[in-house]
Amino acid sequence: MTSPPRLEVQNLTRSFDGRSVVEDVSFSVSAGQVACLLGPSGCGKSTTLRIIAGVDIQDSGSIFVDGRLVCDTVFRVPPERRAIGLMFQDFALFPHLPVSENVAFGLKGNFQSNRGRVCELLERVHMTEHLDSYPHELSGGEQQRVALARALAPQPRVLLMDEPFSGLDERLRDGIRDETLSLLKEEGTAVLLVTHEPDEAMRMADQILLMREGRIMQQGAPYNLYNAPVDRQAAAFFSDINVLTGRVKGALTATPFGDFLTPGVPDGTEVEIVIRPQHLKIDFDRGGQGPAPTPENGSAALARVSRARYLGRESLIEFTTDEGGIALNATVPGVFLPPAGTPMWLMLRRDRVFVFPRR
Ligand SMILES: Nc1ncnc2c1ncn2[C@@H]1O[C@H](COP(=O)(O)OP(=O)(O)OP(=O)(O)O)[C@@H](O)[C@H]1O
Repeated sequence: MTSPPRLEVQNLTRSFDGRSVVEDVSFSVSAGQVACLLGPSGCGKSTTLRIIAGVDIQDSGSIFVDGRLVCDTVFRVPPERRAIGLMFQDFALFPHLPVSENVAFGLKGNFQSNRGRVCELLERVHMTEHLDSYPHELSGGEQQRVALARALAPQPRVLLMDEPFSGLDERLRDGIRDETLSLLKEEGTAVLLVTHEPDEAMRMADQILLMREGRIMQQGAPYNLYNAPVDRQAAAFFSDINVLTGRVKGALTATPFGDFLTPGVPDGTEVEIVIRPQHLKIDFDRGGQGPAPTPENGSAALARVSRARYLGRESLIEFTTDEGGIALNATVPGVFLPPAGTPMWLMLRRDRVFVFPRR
């Protein structure tokens, strides 16, 4: 028999003053899995988290931990008995307690009886030498580690993390994210992490829950969200995008880059053809002659450089096509800074193009 998910959320809804903030949200998180609730500010991520934690109450819907109901509209297990741990962006360490007692805080029994678990966790977050320090004596990164150890100490079945890295210096963040992820995986906790940063979700998540205006628009592995977005906005959430528009005729949409297949879309429908800047192919102009069309890249269109900028790891080149005056951005690794006005041929990698009916 397969075991139930560690956390299961079914059809959660919540309104404030008649305004729907969480709408029919359902998902599950398994043991050892990190799920990231990702979305723009105000889309309802923290409200969802607070309901699961038990500090806010849903209007409808149910929450299960290990297959056991912890909360619906008539039944409610109090927050402290849900086996759910919490970690917030301000870390909320107790300023009057040393590191060791902060970590021991949520454990049953006295400090001596918990010493083993506290020391083990502090060793794993590389904070053993700060056992007797107070929070104000620690850096932001060190406080984050203590907060993580404290949240994991009681071995919660589920750990909820609300923007846990946002208070940290950007240079430290990647390292701390990676360390945190390793520890979470070792502990095997089911983690629900709230973030508005797509890079963070891509880096941390086994499963991304992309939220917009209270709803989960798409859920799946980071690869799927990046490479098979459900709509233009989902595509745009993960990177800059280029958008071409066209109208369907006979299941095809004609563009300066050749025809795009739009099967099942009725004639006359306006569609958006979306491609990320790194998926344009650029070729030099050889006396007005462009590369031959290929099945992989379609037809080439002649364009002029409007502007080129060096961004560090890559260069961003802005183009305008001769036919149709379409503005397109391309990125290429390293330094590539053609002067404004340079004619070049552009192609769109067909396997990286998304076509959506325009809304
Ligand atoms: N107690 C409350 N009373 C009234 N409105 C609320 C309350 N809590 C949240 N809201 C509103 O609900 C919406 C969603 O808030 P929520 O904090 O869940 O968003 P979020 O996606 O976590 O955003 P952020 O990333 O900025 O924290 C917001 O418009 C917010 O103002």
